[in-house]
Amino acid sequence: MNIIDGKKISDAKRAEIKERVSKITKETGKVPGLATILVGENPASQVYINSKIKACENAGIKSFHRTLPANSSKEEIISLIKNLNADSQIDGILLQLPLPDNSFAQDCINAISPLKDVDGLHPFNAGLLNLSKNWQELIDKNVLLSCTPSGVIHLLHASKIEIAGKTAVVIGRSNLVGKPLSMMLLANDATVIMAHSKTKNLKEVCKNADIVVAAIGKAKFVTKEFIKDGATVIDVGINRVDGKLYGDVDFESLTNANVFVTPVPGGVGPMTITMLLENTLKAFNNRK
Ligand SMILES: NC(=O)C1=CN([C@@H]2O[C@H](COP(=O)(O)OP(=O)(O)OC[C@H]3O[C@@H](n4cnc5c(N)ncnc54)[C@H](OP(=O)(O)O)[C@@H]3O)[C@@H](O)[C@H]2O)C=CC1
Ligand SMILES: Nc1nc(=O)c2c([nH]1)NC[C@@H]1CN(c3ccc(C(=O)N[C@@H](CCC(=O)O)C(=O)O)cc3)C=[N+]21
Repeated sequence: MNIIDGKKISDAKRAEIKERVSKITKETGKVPGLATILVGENPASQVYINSKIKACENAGIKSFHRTLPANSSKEEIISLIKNLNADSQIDGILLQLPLPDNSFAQDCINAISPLKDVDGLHPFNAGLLNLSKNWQELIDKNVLLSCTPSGVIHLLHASKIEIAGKTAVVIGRSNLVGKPLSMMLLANDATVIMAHSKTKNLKEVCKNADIVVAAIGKAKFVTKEFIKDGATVIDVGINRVDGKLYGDVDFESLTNANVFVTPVPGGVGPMTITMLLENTLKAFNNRK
């Protein structure tokens, strides 16, 4: 097993971002700003938000944290978002998901200015991803891309894993991870299969793939039997069982296999936060 060290790759990227922020601040006197919104008191969300705020501070990005009570209405959340849209100090807005009432999450996201949508979840940015012809175009146009999927692409590029012409199976089709990641792999010229809970013969489907991404939310779901010799396995899953963190991949089962694999923790998670910093810089530059 070859481990893809997400922490190391992420640290290198954060150092580069920090340099760019410092240069911007020196040249313009301005500091890129990220607003985070937490509705309610979900303990996992609080942990993620704190990591994001800390990463911002380390990179020289100013963070503005806003909290709302768990019973906030859609209108109250949107009203806060509109204030942040109008605040010139704020380049990016991140609404932590899931909301206590997640049924109006997309309506709230739609209220975020597409120029400040550092999660890449606004229909405008999701649309630009869908309309893209290739990856380079997305980079050249500074499109705000969903952080976890773009973090996965960064891990593959940094590890020199070939994507073009390869078969990639993405398990999971959420708007946050599976769907945008499938589009990004497609933009990188992979042959993409989007798998989900209704997929038949999932094991066999995965067994043919050069790249398997697990974004399901079920601890140790993907075992050695899903993976062909020489394949790359990307584990997006974050599952807390009895206080311990597990991915969607049964990491131990792959110990003696000829594969590349991302660990949990220390794989995709740190990259997600790094891409949020990257998007905040992109948003700053796009708004100039
Ligand atoms: N590392 C990171 O930075 C991040 C990690 N995560 C983690 O990634 C995981 C996925 O997150 P997210 O996409 O938001 O989750 P969702 O719950 O929104 O989506 C899960 C997807 O998995 C599919 N699925 C569920 N059960 C099966 C099954 N038995 N076989 C095949 N497919 C199945 C579902 O299919 P269907 O659509 O048919 O219901 C759905 O598309 C979670 O563990 C989450 O915590 C999420 C975001 C960031
Ligand atoms: N609007 C929105 N955007 C998100 O990007 C978003 C979200 N909502 N809701 C929840 C998911 C989850 N998520 C993670 C971020 C970092 C780690 C991370 O840093 N994980 C560490 C471990 C952290 C720990 O120990 O708990 C690691 O994998 O090494 C994990 C998961 C972002 N999400």
